[in-house]
Amino acid sequence: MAFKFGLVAKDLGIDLGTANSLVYVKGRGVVLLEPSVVAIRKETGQVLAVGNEAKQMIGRTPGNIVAIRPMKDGVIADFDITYNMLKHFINKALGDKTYLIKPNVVVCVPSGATAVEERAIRDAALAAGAREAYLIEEPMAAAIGAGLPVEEPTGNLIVDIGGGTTEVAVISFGGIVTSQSLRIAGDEMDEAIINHIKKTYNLMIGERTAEEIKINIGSAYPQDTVTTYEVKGRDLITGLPRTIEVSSEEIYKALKEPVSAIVEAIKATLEKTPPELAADIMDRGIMLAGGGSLLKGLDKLISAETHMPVHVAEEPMYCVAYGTGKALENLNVLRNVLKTPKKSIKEA
Ligand SMILES: Nc1ncnc2c1ncn2[C@@H]1O[C@H](COP(=O)(O)OP(=O)(O)OP(=O)(O)O)[C@@H](O)[C@H]1O
Repeated sequence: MAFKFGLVAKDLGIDLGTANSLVYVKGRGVVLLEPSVVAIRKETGQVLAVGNEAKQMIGRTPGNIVAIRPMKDGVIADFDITYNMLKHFINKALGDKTYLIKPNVVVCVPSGATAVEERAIRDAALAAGAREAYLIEEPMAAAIGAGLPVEEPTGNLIVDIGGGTTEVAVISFGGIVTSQSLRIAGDEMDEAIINHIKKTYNLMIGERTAEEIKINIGSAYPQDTVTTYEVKGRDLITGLPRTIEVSSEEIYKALKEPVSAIVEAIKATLEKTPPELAADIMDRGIMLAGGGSLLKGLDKLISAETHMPVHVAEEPMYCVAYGTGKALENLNVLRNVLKTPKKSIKEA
């Protein structure tokens, strides 16, 4: 018989992302990486699937079932669905047991989140079973996860490019000195590809296809060799399925707008950086994290535009989760990098 009860639950670090959620279990590392998607029955609101299973349903569901991404632009767009998703991930990470002592949870929030958005995330974590929910700003978690010495009095520039948000932050001495949170990241790149294909070929493609094109042949810097990719979609005039071939060159051009917005945000942050810290960054370079930093040639472009060395973190999609994990493992040491938990909506 399965052992259904436990005494003390292991503490958790959660990267609740727009595109993906990751859960870090204290002492074990990242145990879960699943898309932040929930499938629900429209009429009743009943949750049918969460994560991988729900992502398979995007664009393929009958009218009465909708696949929702409850985190939009990095913040909670739908509280109840986010709560359900968090609960599912927490239970899955802890092995579906009931615990007498619940886990402490560190959840990341975008640096641009409002107090209301922060409370919503904290409340969702508490409602989903956390004993205490600590918040950590996403760029701080990404910097810790990428191995930057955030506690030292030296300038570090981290750029975390996720699905919904790009976070650019200068960190020194355990605090964020200046930062910018841009609601342009991987999703906007996918959208730019959808629009390009619609305009050029009168062909409608879905989000998943656009993401596949981006990952396979997308780039932020002109590539030496041109590659092509076969794309299936729906012809907007005949309404029938049609296959076309797109080239890496045209996708590079289609991605220029969102990519430029990210580069401009980095430049604007550098302009606001105090000179001593800017000099440190000049020496150490800019660190890129988040799945969006895997776009081919992005590091090269940022380096060319800022005249600074640029490094991509080792496992960019895991950085925030590793950072929340390290904060958990060293709660006492890293307490000053955590945000003071604000009162929940119910307590306020
Ligand atoms: N090889 C790749 N090339 C380009 N983009 C990629 C690649 N791999 C993943 N991505 C993109 O990275 C994004 C997801 O990154 P990540 O998981 O870090 O985001 P998130 O944490 O869920 O989002 P956010 O930080 O906005 O909440 C998606 O837009 C995905 O398409």
